[in-house]
Amino acid sequence: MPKPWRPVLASATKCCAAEDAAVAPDGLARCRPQQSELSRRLASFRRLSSLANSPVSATATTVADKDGGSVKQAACGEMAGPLQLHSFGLGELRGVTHDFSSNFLLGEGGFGAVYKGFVDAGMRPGLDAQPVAVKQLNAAGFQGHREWLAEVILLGQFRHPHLVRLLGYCCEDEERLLVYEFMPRGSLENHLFRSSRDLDDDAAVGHPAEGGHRRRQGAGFPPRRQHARHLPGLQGLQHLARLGLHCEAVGLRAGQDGPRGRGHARDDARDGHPRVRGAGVRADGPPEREERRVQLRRGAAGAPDGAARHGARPGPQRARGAAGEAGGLDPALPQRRQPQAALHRGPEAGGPLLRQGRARRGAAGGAVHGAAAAGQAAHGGRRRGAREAAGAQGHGRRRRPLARRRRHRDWRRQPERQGRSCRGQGRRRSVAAEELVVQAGLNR
Ligand SMILES: Nc1ncnc2c1ncn2[C@@H]1O[C@H](COP(=O)(O)OP(=O)(O)OP(=O)(O)O)[C@@H](O)[C@H]1O
Repeated sequence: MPKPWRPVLASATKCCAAEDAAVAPDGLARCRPQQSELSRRLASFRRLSSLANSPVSATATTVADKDGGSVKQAACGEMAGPLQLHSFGLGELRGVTHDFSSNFLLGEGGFGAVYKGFVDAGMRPGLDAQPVAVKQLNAAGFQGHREWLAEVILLGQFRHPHLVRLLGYCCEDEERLLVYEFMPRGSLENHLFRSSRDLDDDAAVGHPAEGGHRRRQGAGFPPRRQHARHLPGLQGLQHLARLGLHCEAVGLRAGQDGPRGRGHARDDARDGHPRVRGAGVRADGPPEREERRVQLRRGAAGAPDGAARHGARPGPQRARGAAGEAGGLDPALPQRRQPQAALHRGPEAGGPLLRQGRARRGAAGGAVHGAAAAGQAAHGGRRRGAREAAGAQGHGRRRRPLARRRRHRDWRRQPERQGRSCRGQGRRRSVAAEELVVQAGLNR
C-alpha cells in the first residue's frame, strides 16, 4: 500500500529558518538560504538525483526531503514514473548553451538567467533533438533550492499543451538548473506588454553564426493584435492592452516627448489600432481649435458622426466622390468640413464650392475654384498650387473664411492676449491622455 501523498507546497512554504530570511529593498521579506542551509539541502537532493540517475525503475519511490517529509518521486533515468525528467550534468548544459554564452541569453527572472541551447538526438534516450531553455539559479538571488525543487516536482508531473514542459534538471554541487522546452515566441508577459519588434528579437537569440543574435530587450509598447491570435483566451487582455496603447499613443502625440515619438504612434496605428489624430494642440491656440480637433478624433474613432472604421480618414477620393456624385456633402466627412464647405456653394454646380483642405483638390462637377485648380494642375503641390492661385487673385496668401478670421481677431484682442503673438510659440500642451481618450470616445 503506497503512502499517501504529502502536499508538496505545504512544506515548500516554510522554506528557510527565520535567521535566513532577508529583507529585500522593496520591503518584502524573502528567504535566502545560507551556505549551511544549501549544504543540508544538497545532501537531501543528492538522494533524489542519485535515484534519478539510477537504472530504470518503474516503481514509484518515496524520497525524503530535508524536513523529513516525503515527496513521491519515481526513478526517472529513463522517463519512467510520475516525474518524467532527465537529469543533466553541468558539463552537458555548458556544452548545450555554449558555456552559458551571453549570445544565448534569453532573459532573466527572479530565479536567474535563462539561456537558449540545443540538445542533440543522442543525448538521452527518449529526448528528441530540440532547442531548450536552460534556467540557471542565481545563487545571490532570493530563490533557492526549495523553489527549484518545487518547480522540478510540480512541472515534472504535468503535461499540458498550455504549460511549458520541463524536460530535465541539473543539480551539481551548488548549481541548480532547469531545462525547459524552448518557447520560440517568448513569454506571455512579453506578448501582453512588449512590442512585436522585441518579440522578434527574442526569437533571434542565438549565435551570430547561426543567423541569430541578441539585439535588445526591455520594456516596450503593448503588443500588436496578430501576436496574440494564437494564444487562446487572450482577447480580453489584448483589448485592455490596446486601450493602454491608445493612452500612450495619445500622450505621445499630445506631448511629442515620448521615447519613440510621433512616428511610433503612427506605426502602431497602421496595425489596426484606433488612431488618434491631431492631439498636438498648441497651448496658445484659440480654444475652438482644440474642440475641433477633438471632434475630428471622435469621427476617426468610429463615432456616429465619423468615419466607419478606426483610423479611417476621409481622403480626397471620398470627398471627391461625394461632392461630384451627389452634389452634396459626404456624411462621412468630419463635422469640421461641412460648415466651411456649405459657405461656398458653387452656383453652376449646385454643389459645394470646396475651397479648403483636401476635399477642394480636384472635386468633380466644376465645383472647384478655377484658379486654384489651374494652379494645382500646373504645379502639382496642393499647398503651393493654392498659394499661387491666391496670389493670382491678388491675395498675398490664402485667406481664411471671413467668419473664421473674425473669430480669430476677437480672440487675439482679448486683454490677456495683449502683447503676445499668436504665432510661433509652438509649445505644445500635454493634454492628459485619459481625458483625450474619453473625449474621443475610445474608452468603450
Ligand atoms: N521555455 C522558455 N522558452 C523561451 N524563453 C524562455 C523560456 N523560459 C524563460 N524564457 C525567457 O527567460 C525570461 C525569464 O524567464 P522567467 O520569467 O520564467 O524567469 P523566472 O526566473 O522563472 O522568473 P520569476 O521567477 O521572476 O517568475 C523570460 O522573459 C523569457 O524571455
